[in-house]
Amino acid sequence: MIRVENLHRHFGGFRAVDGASLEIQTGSITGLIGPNGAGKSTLFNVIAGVLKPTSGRVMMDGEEITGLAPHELFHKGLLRTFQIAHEFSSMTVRENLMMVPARQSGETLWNAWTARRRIAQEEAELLKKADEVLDFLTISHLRDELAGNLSGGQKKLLELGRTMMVDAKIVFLDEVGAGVNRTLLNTIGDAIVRLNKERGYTFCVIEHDMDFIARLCDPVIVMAEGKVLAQGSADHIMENEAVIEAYLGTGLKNKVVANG
Ligand SMILES: Nc1ncnc2c1ncn2[C@@H]1O[C@H](COP(=O)(O)OP(=O)(O)OP(=O)(O)O)[C@@H](O)[C@H]1O
Repeated sequence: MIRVENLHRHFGGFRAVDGASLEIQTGSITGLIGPNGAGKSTLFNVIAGVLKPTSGRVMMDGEEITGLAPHELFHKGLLRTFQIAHEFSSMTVRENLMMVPARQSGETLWNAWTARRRIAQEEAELLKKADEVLDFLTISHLRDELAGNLSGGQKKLLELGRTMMVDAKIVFLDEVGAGVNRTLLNTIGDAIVRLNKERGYTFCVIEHDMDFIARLCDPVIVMAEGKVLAQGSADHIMENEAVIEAYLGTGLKNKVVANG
């Protein structure tokens, strides 16, 4: 479980995160929504060690992780996808997956001289794992494609695949749906649900597409002006007056009206 306690992140005098407290339960797919500028990405960045908090604490399974560097969190199984999202565009999809695991024996010259057999074995295992991941994500046909040629949605799937190469425990996904067509978004949604159910991944997902959030996430946490405004099921959230007020003039309000 991730517990965020009274977190602040200020930029000069501006309070982007202004006393946010929330919990992300192990095994959940938690949605994080809120109007533009609510502080969602800043909160993610603080949890994931990309930004230091001004004050407050972040706990992971009872252990304080406030201010740990991204690579330290990575080794604890906490990933924010963009930490590993920047694909190597001139490498193939499969090679991109094989780049992820840390501390391969082949990394040092000494090992290269003394442990060729071990390196070959590790590479064979990595290759097998990469192919399993591609199969799981239903993108085996893209194995030999250069990552730079993938569509935005396919790159998002590759991001998810890279989390699978390191057996992440909790993954923070920032706007997975941005610029992704509906069919591919459904594929991404299916992959998230299967990773959650079959592999025990916990997810925290920022997304503006309410259909996507409603289909995947429970609970949904709403942020506004740097604070947590409400929390509950997607249906519950969409009926909440304070939430509708915060979203006035935006897509969620239109959706609420359309549903109502
Ligand atoms: N490095 C920065 N310096 C100054 N202000 C910043 C910085 N990063 C974010 N902000 C401000 O903090 C506020 C919260 O930004 P943040 O990106 O966290 O919001 P968000 O909820 O993720 O928004 P969106 O949904 O539009 O991505 C915004 O007003 C933004 O302009």
